[in-house]
Amino acid sequence: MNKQQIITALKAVREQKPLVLNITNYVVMNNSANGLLALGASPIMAHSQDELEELVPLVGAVVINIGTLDSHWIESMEAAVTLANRHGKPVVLDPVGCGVSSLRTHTSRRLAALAERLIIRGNASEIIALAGAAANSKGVDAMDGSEAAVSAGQQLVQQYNANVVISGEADIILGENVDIRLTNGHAIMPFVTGMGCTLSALTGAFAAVGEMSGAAAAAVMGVAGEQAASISPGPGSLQLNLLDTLYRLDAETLENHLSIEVTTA
Ligand SMILES: Nc1ncnc2c1ncn2[C@@H]1O[C@H](COP(=O)(O)OP(=O)(O)O)[C@@H](O)[C@H]1O
Ligand SMILES: Cc1ncsc1CCOP(=O)(O)O
Ligand SMILES: [Mg+2]
Repeated sequence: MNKQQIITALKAVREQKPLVLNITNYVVMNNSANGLLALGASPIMAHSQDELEELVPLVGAVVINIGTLDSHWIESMEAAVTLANRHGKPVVLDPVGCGVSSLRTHTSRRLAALAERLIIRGNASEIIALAGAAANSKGVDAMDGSEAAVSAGQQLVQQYNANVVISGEADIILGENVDIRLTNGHAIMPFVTGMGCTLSALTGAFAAVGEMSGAAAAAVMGVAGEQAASISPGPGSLQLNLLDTLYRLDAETLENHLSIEVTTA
């Protein structure tokens, strides 16, 4: 995936406006839905098992975010992934807080094992914990740097036949034959809740148009986040400005600002 392919993928999202089903957490439902709309996609947030059988065939991708798990929701998440598999839909898994409780760790692993077309997007500590190594998380926040999660990420690529996006100061995208490093974004982004969850939701929009590496969403979020940060004195305005910069992001801005390094194996 290079700069031009990322620009083409963004154009495809805006043209196709894919419907993205999100089973996500109470904290970020609004951020994620607005992020998808600003990008040019259509969000639907739903978690009742009673409608998943009708919804999954209609959507381009399913995003599963375990941020505010409980047993009732786990059943819906498993049902959604099973339906996604049946209908050939991609799944994005955001293992929020993986490693912090056994509920989160075991559920993330079960969902990852179940999904057939999978992208895992987590911060470094979540990726390390998902792979079974010792992580330094603080609740849902990472205390590890992205590079420290690379070998865990590579393990997950093999174990779950998935692409893995490790977000943070650098976003590292790992796949079977690809290793991409993106260094956009801004250090103020972690001061707004739901930035990572929004990235996972956007990853669903790109997956729906066939971009299964995870790189395009990270690129768009990184450049839009950087642009938003440059006009935001603090987290409150950043949250709002991000929606505007996502909405206004164009090919020229990506061309001029995206910092991407691709290594193919
Ligand atoms: N120190 C940083 N510098 C630049 N961008 C960052 C930094 N930390 C996070 N980001 C960006 O914020 C977004 C969310 O990533 P992250 O904070 O790792 O996720 P999460 O909210 O799940 O912990 C990503 O686009 C990432 O690139
Ligand atoms: C604070 C919090 N608690 C449970 S889910 C959640 C939101 C996490 O969002 P993100 O990982 O995108 O910052
Ligand atoms: Mg997160």
